[in-house]
Amino acid sequence: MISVQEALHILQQQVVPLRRETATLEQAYGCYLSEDVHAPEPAPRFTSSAMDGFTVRWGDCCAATREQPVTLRIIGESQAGIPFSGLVEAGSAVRISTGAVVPDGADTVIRREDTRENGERVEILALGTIGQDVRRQGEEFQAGDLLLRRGSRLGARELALLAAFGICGIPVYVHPRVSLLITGTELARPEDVTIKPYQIRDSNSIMLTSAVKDVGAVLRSVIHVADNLADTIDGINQAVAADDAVILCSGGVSVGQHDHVKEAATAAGFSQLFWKIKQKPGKPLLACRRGDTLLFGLPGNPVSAYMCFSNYVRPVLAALQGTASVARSLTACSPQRVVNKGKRTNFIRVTVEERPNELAVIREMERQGSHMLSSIVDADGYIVLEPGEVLEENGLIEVFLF
Ligand SMILES: Nc1nc2c(c(=O)[nH]1)N[C@H]1C(S)=C(S)[C@@H](COP(=O)(O)OP(=O)(O)OC[C@H]3O[C@@H](n4cnc5c(N)ncnc54)[C@H](O)[C@@H]3O)O[C@H]1N2
Ligand code: MOO
Repeated sequence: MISVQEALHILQQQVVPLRRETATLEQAYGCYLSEDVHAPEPAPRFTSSAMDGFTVRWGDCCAATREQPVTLRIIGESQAGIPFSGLVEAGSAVRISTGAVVPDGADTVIRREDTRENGERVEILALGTIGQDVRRQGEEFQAGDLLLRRGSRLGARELALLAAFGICGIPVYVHPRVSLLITGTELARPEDVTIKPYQIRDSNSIMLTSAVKDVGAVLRSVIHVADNLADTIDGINQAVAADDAVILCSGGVSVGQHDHVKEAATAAGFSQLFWKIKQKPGKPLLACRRGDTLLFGLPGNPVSAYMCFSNYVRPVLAALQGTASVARSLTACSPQRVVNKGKRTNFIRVTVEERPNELAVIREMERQGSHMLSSIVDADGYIVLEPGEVLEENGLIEVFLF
């Protein structure tokens, strides 16, 4: 049995070439950038007004007050999408709307509220500084400036920035493809109303399907097999043939006579990276590699499967998309003393109460059984305690959030 650190180290050493592609704006949602992206043009694209009102030459009306307004001649309009083509000469003003081009000659915008219109003339009632309410070309970005770094996750805000620059062919890492192999003769589908008293419902399929999607990977197929060596080998071979980046097996990875995943992986040409980690839950986790495909044998117990996914598979799926991690951790305080009395590193599920301007508070879940889904559903994350380690009352510890 190896330690948690050794297992993580072995996985970090797995250099698998990252696949890249060019995505459209719609396809790129949730992807990670595979290159830095620079501004192809300045932003704003042109000098425009930030307000509805009039654009003027500051020198004409800098002395204007409500008591002694300055009157200017209205010579036209600059509308968003319909610019004014003339020149703003001394003594004149152009009506302007928010986002419209500031015409040549003008340098300042006066809000409509600070003017009084009178036919073809406008009285300027107040004026602040030169250049007020003008959005200058290139004030946010110059052509060539860095917009987004490689590894940035593309969500609503980032995609808006790319769209604003007309960047529609986006260099991204390909979402890794994953297939699931669910083993277990005792399993019934959740919707099966004829479930026998000695069967259990397959909850790992939907749990792992959803967890894979959460990380931004693509689930390609789910295969169900009974605890049978030939079918397990066949299931693994099907996933290999489809060139999936990761194969996740559920169950059949311990030492029972009906546990076939380890032998099946070897028969399908995989080499073992490790099997069995000194941890609770998830002791019998198996990791193998064949070419650029990684195979994980997750323990069948639902909590063990989920904890192994969170701690080992999720970082791998993140790394395959060019990002370090997709999980969040924080430092929290425990009002209770927590002890690991066992002989294995313990992933203790906890609730986390986050408080404004104070440290978060954790509480150990009472139920920690690896068959008890409530231990992950009602918890917010987990802490890691080594054998014999004590977290003292009011002690601080890092919590890994689900
Ligand atoms: N003699 C030993 N027995 C066991 C050991 C050991 O060291 N020596 N390790 C135990 C530990 S720890 C774990 S964890 C389990 C892992 O066993 P397997 O990976 O072989 O999983 P199964 O035996 O197939 O199933 C275990 C458990 O989980 C239920 N299960 C399986 N698949 C699903 C599913 N898709 N959805 C919901 N529940 C599932 C299954 O019915 C069993 O109850 O081994 C211990 N044994
Ligand atoms: O390690 Mo197993 O995951 O305790 O139940």
